[in-house]
Amino acid sequence: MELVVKELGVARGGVRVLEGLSFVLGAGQALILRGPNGSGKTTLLRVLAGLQPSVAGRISVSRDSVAYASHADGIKGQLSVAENLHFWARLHAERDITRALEAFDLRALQDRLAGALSAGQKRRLGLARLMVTGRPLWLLDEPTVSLDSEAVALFGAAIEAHLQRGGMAVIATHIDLGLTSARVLDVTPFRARRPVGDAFDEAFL
Ligand SMILES: Nc1ncnc2c1ncn2[C@@H]1O[C@H](COP(=O)(O)OP(=O)(O)OP(=O)(O)O)[C@@H](O)[C@H]1O
Repeated sequence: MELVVKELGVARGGVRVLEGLSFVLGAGQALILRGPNGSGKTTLLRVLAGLQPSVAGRISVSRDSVAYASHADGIKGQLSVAENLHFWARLHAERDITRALEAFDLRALQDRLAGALSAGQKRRLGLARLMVTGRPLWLLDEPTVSLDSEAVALFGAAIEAHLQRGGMAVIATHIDLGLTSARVLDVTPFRARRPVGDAFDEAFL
């Protein structure tokens, strides 16, 4: 599988943010998105995830190849850690949650209610969810928020393992995840020069 992005234009709130953005990502590859605050990294990820339409260009992957982790962890506080993972696993026709529990050091917490986890533990659970989706393309928006350095290392290893299995990842992050083979794409040069839009994306904010 390959992610091909061609001459992509994206907008937020009716304002064009990025334009003319192209890249190709192959199986086993990761792309780190960089750029200052407000430069459009989140908007780009939302468009790649199919959460809002693009305003120009094309994207080769379908929505069901994508697992998206946004700023919100999306966990269910009334369910235990293991129940949360089982829920997502079942949703994606996967069965095994052991690998995800181990990868994010959640074994000792598996019976704890997710609502009673610390911010960093919640984040670890939110990221462990990616592993039980079975989806090849991980889209990650500032995934390391609240994580301590040990958890960042676990997360880096989980991404490496995903790439080894032929997966792909596009990650907006300001910190070094230690992914030696990852390419970096600075979105700054793709800032839209014509910031007028048609408010088409407003329904998707
Ligand atoms: N809900 C919204 N409604 C309207 N405009 C928005 C909304 N969210 C973001 N924007 C604007 O869209 C532009 C791109 O924002 P985006 O969140 O994609 O940037 P970013 O590179 O991810 O920033 P950061 O590094 O701060 O997370 C910014 O000018 C921002 O102010």
